[in-house]
Amino acid sequence: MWRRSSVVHVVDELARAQRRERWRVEVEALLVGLAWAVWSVRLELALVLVLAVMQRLVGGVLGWIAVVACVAGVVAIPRTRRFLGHLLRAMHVRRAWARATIDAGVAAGPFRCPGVWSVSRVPAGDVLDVHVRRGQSVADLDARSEHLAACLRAREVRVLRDRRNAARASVLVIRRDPFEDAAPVTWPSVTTERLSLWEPVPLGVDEQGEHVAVSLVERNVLIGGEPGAGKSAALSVVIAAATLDPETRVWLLDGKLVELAAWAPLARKVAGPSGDDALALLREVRDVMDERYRELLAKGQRKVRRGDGLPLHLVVCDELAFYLTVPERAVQKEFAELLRDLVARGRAAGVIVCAATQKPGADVVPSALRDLFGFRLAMRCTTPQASDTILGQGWASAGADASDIPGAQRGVGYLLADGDRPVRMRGYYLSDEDVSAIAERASAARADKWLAEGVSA
Ligand SMILES: Nc1ncnc2c1ncn2[C@@H]1O[C@H](COP(=O)(O)OP(=O)(O)OP(=O)(O)O)[C@@H](O)[C@H]1O
Repeated sequence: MWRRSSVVHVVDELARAQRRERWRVEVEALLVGLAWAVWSVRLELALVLVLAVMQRLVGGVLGWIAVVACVAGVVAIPRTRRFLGHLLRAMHVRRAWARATIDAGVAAGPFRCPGVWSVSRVPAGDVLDVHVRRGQSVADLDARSEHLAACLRAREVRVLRDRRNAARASVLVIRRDPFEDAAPVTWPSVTTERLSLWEPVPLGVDEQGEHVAVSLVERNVLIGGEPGAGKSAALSVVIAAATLDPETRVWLLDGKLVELAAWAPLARKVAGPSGDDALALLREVRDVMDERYRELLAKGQRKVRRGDGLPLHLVVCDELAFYLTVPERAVQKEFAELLRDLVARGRAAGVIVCAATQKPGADVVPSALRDLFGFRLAMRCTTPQASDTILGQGWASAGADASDIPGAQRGVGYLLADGDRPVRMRGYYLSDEDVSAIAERASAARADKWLAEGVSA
């Protein structure tokens, strides 16, 4: 039988042990916090230390003069000022990131935050090269991106996993919309004499200020968006690249008659707002494609290759909806079949289809047809469903929603290339004068080529 005094003694001992443990945990947390605070200002401390050592070495008033001269020198020289400014800003972003990952529940505490290996400034905000720690995943980061954005006081945080390393991600902290009130960006090849459609075609700039270029060979492009979103302007850039390649044959279907009129003299054939003309054009391209397959068979090739003398064919359709909603059902049906055939079979034969629609609905672009387009550009749409009709089911809810694009931002859209995450970009713009100048140069290049072939024949 235990006496009362011994029970009280055991209880006191237990309470003391608990207090000691609590103390230990609190002191440990305090020390870790202090170490972390010092570590997070290591650059600033190092700079102060260097200046302090300099003052001590030189000594006295002269030492202080040396410190002031050193600081003034760094500030006065633009290169060093920029360099130091970048380092200090990067440290500030790192600190904010570390705090945000703890507060958002991604990291369990200091020294457990996903590491930031580099910080670069881009027009939209900052890009962080992040490496997650053991036990963490990039998917966790992505799942907490809303919380991270709130902690960082940013508009949005986008996490893009490195394809080759599951522990690494590129994190875009969006602080401003780089396309807001931005002037049109001229196509970089506007003054180029000649291009090759085998090379990637620059389409626009993304939020990080990087050029977005697409390699059109063996790809098809689908563009959707509400009227005035910038579809014809985007098509113009693609046509400009094709016409500047004298080897490429261009076929135009212009449901609005005037949109592509400037390019008409360079086209192999043009169909205006007439279902029958459109069918005749598509039938001709299909015959070219079938003939091309026979040529490839004879050569023992499975697809066209650069340098084998087989020209590429670019078929551009501005306003799919026009041809797919003509009153004659038979024309609608045949148009849909021919287009589907070209999109499905044309790639290996060097036939590239580039189609735009202002009515991104399942009746115009059924998902079976949409999925055949390697590149899909959703410009401003009226609903998230319309955006998904172009990009694919689920992208709007995953953040790539073209109905979020402000109405004033013409030429902005989400580009989905080869199944990656859609990239928000702004298309290059060609003014009417640019289009006329390019068309003139392209005509001259084609005439030169034609003459050269005539002379050598
Ligand atoms: N990339 C761009 N940069 C700047 N402005 C642009 C851009 N694209 C389009 N715009 C502006 O938006 C206007 C409408 O563009 P565009 O005609 O290409 O739209 P659309 O989607 O083809 O319209 P619709 O379906 O009615 O033909 C252009 O006249 C131009 O002023």
